[in-house]
Amino acid sequence: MQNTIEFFKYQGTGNDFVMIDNRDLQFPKDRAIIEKLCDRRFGIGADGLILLENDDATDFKMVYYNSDGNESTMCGNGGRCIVAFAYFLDIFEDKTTFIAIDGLHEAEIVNGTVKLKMGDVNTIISRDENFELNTGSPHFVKFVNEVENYAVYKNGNEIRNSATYKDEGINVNFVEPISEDEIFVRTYERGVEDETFSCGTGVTASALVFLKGKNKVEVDVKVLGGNLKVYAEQDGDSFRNIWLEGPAKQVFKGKIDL
Ligand SMILES: N[C@@H](CCC[C@H](N)C(=O)O)C(=O)O
Repeated sequence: MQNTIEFFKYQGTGNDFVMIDNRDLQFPKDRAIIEKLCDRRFGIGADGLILLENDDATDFKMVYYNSDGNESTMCGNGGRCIVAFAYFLDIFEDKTTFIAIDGLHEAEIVNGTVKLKMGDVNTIISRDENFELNTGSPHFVKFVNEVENYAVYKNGNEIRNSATYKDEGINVNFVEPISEDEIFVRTYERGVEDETFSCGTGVTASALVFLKGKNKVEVDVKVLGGNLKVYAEQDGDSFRNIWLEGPAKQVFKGKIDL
């Protein structure tokens, strides 16, 4: 029997997601189906797929899959998009809390932009002149010159598939400070296995490395798909009260046969 589902498409600074209201738990969590829905030629096309489900203790639960069809760790832009989706579904009015794979998140919608509280970060590992940290997903951060012209796919793919990271995978961020208050970040994403237009946990990781040791609590972040802002308080290598802010929009909705 053919199974037709309703879906919504969201994007947050060009990081795009198929969004499904799965409060009735009817969506088949099958790797091949999810990969096909995310395929840009044979499906809807997206960097990932997100299910909104019920949760006993918070407003909703976020379940995130990369475009390769595998369930993955936290997605910052996806988190901002599911907040916009929950608002669209009338699940909350101005502030919300939800549960994701990395724990509890708070969020609010301010003048149309979504502010998402990320988990605390207590460790930044230095690897030669590069950095590794987990902002809900694992990230490698490398500062480069002329990031606009940088070979992100080639170098990101090489680092992600190096012996250290091959099995678990890692997201690779190339970062250039463009002023005292702004960085430009380009990211090669694990599970998409390509550069995306924006990666929220990657932007957060890059911002924390940039802010480390500076007497600053916020940084503007330029990505290929637009602009984000990260706020954080620091104490040595520990960061808390971390917020990721930026646009999250519904692009279209439709029905598709699985
Ligand atoms: N696009 C994301 C990150 C999604 C998870 C990542 N691909 C992984 O598997 O770690 C974001 O906005 O944070």
